[in-house]
Amino acid sequence: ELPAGWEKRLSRSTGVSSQMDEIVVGQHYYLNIYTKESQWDRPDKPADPSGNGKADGPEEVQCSHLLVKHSGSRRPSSWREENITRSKEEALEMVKSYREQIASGKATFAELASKYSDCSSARRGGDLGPFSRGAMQKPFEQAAFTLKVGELSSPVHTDSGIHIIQRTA
Ligand SMILES: N=C(N)NCCC[C@H](NC(=O)[C@@H]1CCC/C1=C/[C@H](COP(=O)(O)O)NC=O)C(N)=O
Repeated sequence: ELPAGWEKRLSRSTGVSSQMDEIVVGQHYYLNIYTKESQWDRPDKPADPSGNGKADGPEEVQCSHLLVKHSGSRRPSSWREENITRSKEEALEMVKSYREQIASGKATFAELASKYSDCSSARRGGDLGPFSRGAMQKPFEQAAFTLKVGELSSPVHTDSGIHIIQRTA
């Protein structure tokens, strides 16, 4: 008999959840029915209804980004440039240079994003406002929800192009 608040589940898919490393198909795991957090070990005490909440990181983050598009971008056009033809390699070099200028304090994130970002958020210094999981493309979301407040990401590739992300809240 399981302690109160737990359910025994059979893992059907592979993938990685934030509480468990690689999920192996056909393995039993235990689900906290209140917090939906999962674990491999059989629980020996009733499930904590509050849960630590930190298992999946924050519910919502706020980020600014500097996007450099390239010929392979899903929409190779922006307020800066009608028809963007630069190569992905060239875009990566530019993103690295911007990141270095920001990290070394030669320029602020907002200065460079407002001048060089191929996203309309350039007019707000790159600010995207607060967003929760499910709003942005997965690679961008994964990076954004892993950053600490104030931290600068390494170059992140999405279908939009190549981004530098700064978490602001
Ligand atoms: N919720 C907020 N604030 N806006 C909706 C964002 C929709 C979301 N957008 C993105 O994921 C790209 C990558 C990160 C930021 C972003 C901005 C894109 C980049 O430019 P594009 O490739 O579209 O031309 N411009 C606007 O959407 C998506 N699911 O497509």
